[in-house]
Amino acid sequence: MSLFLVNRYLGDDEDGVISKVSHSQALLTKLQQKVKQKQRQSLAKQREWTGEVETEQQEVPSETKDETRSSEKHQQQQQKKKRKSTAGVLLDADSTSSEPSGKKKRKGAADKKQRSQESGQSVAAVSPESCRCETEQEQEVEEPATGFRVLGGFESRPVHKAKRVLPQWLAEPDVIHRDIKCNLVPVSSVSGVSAQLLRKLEANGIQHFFPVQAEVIPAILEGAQHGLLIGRGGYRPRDLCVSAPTGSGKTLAFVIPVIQVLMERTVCEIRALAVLPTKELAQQVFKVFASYAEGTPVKVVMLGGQRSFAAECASLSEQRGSVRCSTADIVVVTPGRLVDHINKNPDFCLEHLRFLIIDEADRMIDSMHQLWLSQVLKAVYCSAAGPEDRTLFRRTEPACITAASLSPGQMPLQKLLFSATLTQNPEKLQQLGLHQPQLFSSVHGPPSSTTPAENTHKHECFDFPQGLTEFYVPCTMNKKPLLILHFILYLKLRPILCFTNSRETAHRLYCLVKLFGGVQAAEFSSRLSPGERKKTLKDFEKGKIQLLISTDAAARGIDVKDVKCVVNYDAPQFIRTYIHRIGRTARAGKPGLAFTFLFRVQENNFLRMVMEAGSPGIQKQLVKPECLKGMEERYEGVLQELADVIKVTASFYCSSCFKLL
Ligand SMILES: Nc1ncnc2c1ncn2[C@@H]1O[C@H](COP(=O)(O)OP(=O)(O)OP(=O)(O)O)[C@@H](O)[C@H]1O
Repeated sequence: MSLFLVNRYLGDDEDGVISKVSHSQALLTKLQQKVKQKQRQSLAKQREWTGEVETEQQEVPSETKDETRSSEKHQQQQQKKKRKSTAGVLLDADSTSSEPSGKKKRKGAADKKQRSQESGQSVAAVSPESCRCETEQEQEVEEPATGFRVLGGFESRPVHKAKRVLPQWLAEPDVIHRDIKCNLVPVSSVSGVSAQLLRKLEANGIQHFFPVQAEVIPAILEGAQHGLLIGRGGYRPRDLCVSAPTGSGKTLAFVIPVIQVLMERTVCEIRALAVLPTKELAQQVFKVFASYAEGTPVKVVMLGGQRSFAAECASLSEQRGSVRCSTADIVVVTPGRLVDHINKNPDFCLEHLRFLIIDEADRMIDSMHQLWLSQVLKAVYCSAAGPEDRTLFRRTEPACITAASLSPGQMPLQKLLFSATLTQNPEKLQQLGLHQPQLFSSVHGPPSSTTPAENTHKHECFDFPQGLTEFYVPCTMNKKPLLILHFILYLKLRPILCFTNSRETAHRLYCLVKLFGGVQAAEFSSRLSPGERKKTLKDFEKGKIQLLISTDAAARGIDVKDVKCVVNYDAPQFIRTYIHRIGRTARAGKPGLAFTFLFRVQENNFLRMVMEAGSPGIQKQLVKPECLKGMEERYEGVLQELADVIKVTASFYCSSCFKLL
């Protein structure tokens, strides 16, 4: 019994009366006639060009002409007949096919070629010239009405959008409560934290852990339950990724458990490496580590380029007799300086590294082109001399877990990632080579997901701080400086952290505000030396500066207490930038205000970007022109002064330019 019915093409005459042999003969004759006819046509054309056309035409026997004409007629009649008889089938074929006519023609040509091959006609017998003619003719000829459905699915079909399917660990994170104030956990109720650290916490005014700390501290401590050398049950602990809002206390979430684990070590070696994208951030994290390590055996060293390379080397190790010993348990470092020490400092040993902390992880992934991570891993596993190396503390790069790979047990390297805007792009995260990662996140997948691992959201969502209220202020170019002055002088919103998109704008705005007077202002950008930046931040924190005009240099991670208001003087282009900028206020569960100045043309795109990222809502804040009237005269005067004050390039700093601030 045949499973499939295969319709074969039997020529245009499908009467069923003609036997197979006679049918193919008839077909062959017909095709031969066609070829001859085309040869003649092309010859005639050639002669036409050379002026011989008339003579040649006379040479063509009338019999052949008649034959050709009658064969053409016959063909046309057959096609008409066919079309009528198979109208039903054709109707069906046409209705299902949405191909453009060009495609149809090509398909017809392909059918024809196939037919000629089937009939045994030698293609080589046809001259290239006639081939060309045939192709041209074929393109014009309509598809023969065969009623055959061409298999192969060449019809254009609507392409369905691919759904984003996240790996299980990303789609189903361990949930961190969003609301800090309602989910405080007493520090004493988190097991594993020593009495010494608890006292330190309380001395620093911390009686309760924030939700992210209450979740992550026990998870890190659990991974080191059996000491530094081996994970739970002999397995490597899972790498942890933490995605929690700005100001939610992520720093303490890794500082406390890492110090707790290292307090129990006997030999001082570099066991924890905290990598941060900027010097300022590294300095900030170093301070927190140092304050909690004080009074414990744990030693913390900062490598940020503030000191000379030699001084940094000296802080990492010391000579005791004939041996050089490490004087650092925890190293806080920027990627550039880290690579310098790996390559140029022979005493910088990472063979005992237990924790690799990557803060601002999404930004650090972007800096992966610097290859700092691969250099760290190389330095960590450099002691393994190969498979024959059977030393007790041999470290081998992790691969598949087998009985052999677990014996002998070896000190695991655990990666801890932290960010307020952690990417959910598995491709990016893959660059980090995470081991059975576990995600702690306050951002949950939408309930519409059909399967647990399926997340149909087009855009990445982030969590915004609870106490934050967002506003946008419609404005025009030349009213922007007046608006910021209005905010600080009349609305008394102080201190303000104001962000611009370039250091030039930051500098010009700073000069203008300074000339206007009445406000303690400062700028913060790469125009300043690291020392000047450090001092500026300190002054801002102490309240000596009411308006800090900054580039995105201060957008990430910087923790300045009691910043009441953030102003995006220039609207940020990317949602991540926006989230980090506005996250400089409303920290640690406190309230805060964020204003974004928007031109008319920016409004739609910006508001869409913010809402798609999961903002709870952004309100419109109008400032009436009358409110700015009182400052306008002085402002015009200041613009004139400004051109004289800044003597750089006249074109750059001309007063008209300041109108475009
Ligand atoms: N348990 C706590 N109780 C009171 N204050 C806390 C607690 N934990 C952290 N803080 C304070 O909250 C502020 C923000 O903490 P931290 O800088 O760690 O936030 P973050 O989540 O790292 O923010 P970002 O994503 O912006 O870097 C800090 O000033 C810190 O001292």
